[in-house]
Amino acid sequence: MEKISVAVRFRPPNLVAANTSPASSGGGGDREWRIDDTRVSLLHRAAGPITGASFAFDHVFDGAANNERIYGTVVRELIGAVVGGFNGTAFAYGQTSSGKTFTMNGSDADPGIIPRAVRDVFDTVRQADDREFLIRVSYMEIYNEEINDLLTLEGQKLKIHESLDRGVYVSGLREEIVNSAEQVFELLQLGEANRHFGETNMNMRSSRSHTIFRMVIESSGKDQTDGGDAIRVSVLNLVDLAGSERIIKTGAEGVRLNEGKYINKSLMILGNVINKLSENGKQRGHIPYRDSKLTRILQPALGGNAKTSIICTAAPEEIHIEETRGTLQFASRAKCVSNCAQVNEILTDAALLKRQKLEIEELRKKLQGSHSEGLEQVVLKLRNDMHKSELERDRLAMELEDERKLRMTLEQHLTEQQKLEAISSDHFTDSIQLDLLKTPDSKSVPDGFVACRSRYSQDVEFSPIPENLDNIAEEDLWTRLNKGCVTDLDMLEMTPNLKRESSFLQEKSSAAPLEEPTNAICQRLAKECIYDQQQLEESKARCANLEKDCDVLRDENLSLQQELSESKLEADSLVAEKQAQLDDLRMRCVALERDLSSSRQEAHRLATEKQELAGQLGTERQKMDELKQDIRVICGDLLQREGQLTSIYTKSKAIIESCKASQVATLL
Ligand SMILES: Nc1ncnc2c1ncn2[C@@H]1O[C@H](COP(=O)(O)OP(=O)(O)OP(=O)(O)O)[C@@H](O)[C@H]1O
Repeated sequence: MEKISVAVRFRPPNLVAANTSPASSGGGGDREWRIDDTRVSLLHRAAGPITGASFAFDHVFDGAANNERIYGTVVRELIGAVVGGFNGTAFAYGQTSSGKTFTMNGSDADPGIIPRAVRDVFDTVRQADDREFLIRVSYMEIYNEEINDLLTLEGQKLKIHESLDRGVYVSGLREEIVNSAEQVFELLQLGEANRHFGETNMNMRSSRSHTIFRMVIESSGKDQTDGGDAIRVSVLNLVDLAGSERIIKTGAEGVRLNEGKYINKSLMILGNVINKLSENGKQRGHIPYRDSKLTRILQPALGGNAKTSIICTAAPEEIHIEETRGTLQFASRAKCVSNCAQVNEILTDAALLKRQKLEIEELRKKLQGSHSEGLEQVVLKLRNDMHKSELERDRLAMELEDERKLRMTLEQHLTEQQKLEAISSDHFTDSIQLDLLKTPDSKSVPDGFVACRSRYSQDVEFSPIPENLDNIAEEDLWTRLNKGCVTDLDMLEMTPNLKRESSFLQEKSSAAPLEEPTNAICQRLAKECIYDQQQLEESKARCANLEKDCDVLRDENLSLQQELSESKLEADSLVAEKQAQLDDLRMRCVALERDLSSSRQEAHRLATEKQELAGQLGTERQKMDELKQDIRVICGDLLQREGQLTSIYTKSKAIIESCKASQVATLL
């Protein structure tokens, strides 16, 4: 998308006042326009800038700017693009007598946009020596909402049509093929003579119609081998609009008044189209191109496939401030309009075939290369993620299982302790009863000890576990011990260090529980019981957390699996789609190749036929030459015979004459 380029040009002041009636003269008022490079603002001479009357554009020119500068800044680039295959339009818009025709046509001393553009087109074409060009021109006007051909007097009231391949076009419009700028200038002169001008109070030579000068530029590459057999067709429109006018100022009546009404109406529709196009896309709605012939013909230039430059002309005099403000508002809205220009190419069969082959190649590469690799990578990554989460799930499940076991052990332990508490509260003093305090393991082995108690006991002598056990036993075993499992000491005795410690501890602890008073045992057991309960709660909480983690992981796993199958489906459908495209292109390619080979065969057959005919022609020519020779010989014979006959006739005549004479003599 590309914004329309908008420039504003102020003509020098008081030009018209000097030429025409006093109605249009400015006079020294108290307001004036201040012109900078890209901004124009209305000032109160005494009070400074007037709010809401400042406008910014791509370019702003004051009365000192000549046509050369306007063309160089606003249009030259556009011409380059048009020769390169883009559509282009430049038009002048503004109130009557503000300098539109002067800007587009110019004068002998300072030619305007049209003659400069024509020269530039031919210069640029000459420089592009790798292409061949065909240029056609036409010149039309829209007068009182009717289209006239300015290059011929017959082409009046032409109609607008629309077709798929030509778009919007004026049927019956004369198009001249041209080879030089001079040829175009002659046609322009003819067109100017046919154009409608009229005198008003504002302008001695006021355009009473909108004129559209059009150049159609076709080009093709000279080197046809490198896919260059595409033909570019671009259209350049150079438009000089009629100016909006206030009847009170122009003093128009009769024919002029009628013309003025048509001019104002079509300019209003142009304004509506620009307004609509300048609105935000969603609110825009219907664009009323069809409301006037001007907007219909200029449709591609207004929000369509063209590069467009608008030169808004304005009068600097204070008397025209309202009209100038209107022009600047139109220009501001036009600045918001975007076009979408692209090179216009028509493909020949061979170019189409070549392009399609390239497209097939690209598609094939995409399929085999980056795209499928990318998809495979995504699938691989998803698989990896899934595998990781499965491992994590297994690990958590194992942890959960451990926790469950631990909880069960703790619960069992707690039950035992509660039982012990109950017994101690009944003040068991009997040493046999006291045996109940021991674990089944310790019971089976008299004077054995309960390793699990050691961690909770304040008394280090009760601990059967050495502090540096982690370097002689497994981590898992250490954990189990510390969490209060009843330890099988035979296991600990598997390592030499431990063996030594355990024998030491055995000595110590074998007597200790028996020496402890029952109350102390009860207190200690109560404490242990509380601690165990806490442990149990913590373990439950951990268990719940692990279960939650497990659920989350399961969900994650599920969603990953879903994602995986979705992306597989997507990849499959993409591959199928690309395959279908590829098949389609292949079929088209085959059909085109078939067409090409049959046209080649046809061309070959025609060439052979031509050769045969040429042979026959040669034989016929030879026969003809021989016949001519015969005729020449016969003619010579005939001439000879004619001479002989003539001499015989003369001789006979002489003989007859002499006979007649001798007869006469005889008779006498
Ligand atoms: N920049 C300029 N420099 C010198 N003369 C100018 C300039 N602009 C306009 N003029 C002169 O002002 C007069 C009116 O200009 P022109 O005919 O171009 O106006 P217009 O906008 O085409 O008017 P209309 O809409 O009535 O056809 C002409 O005599 C023209 O030569």
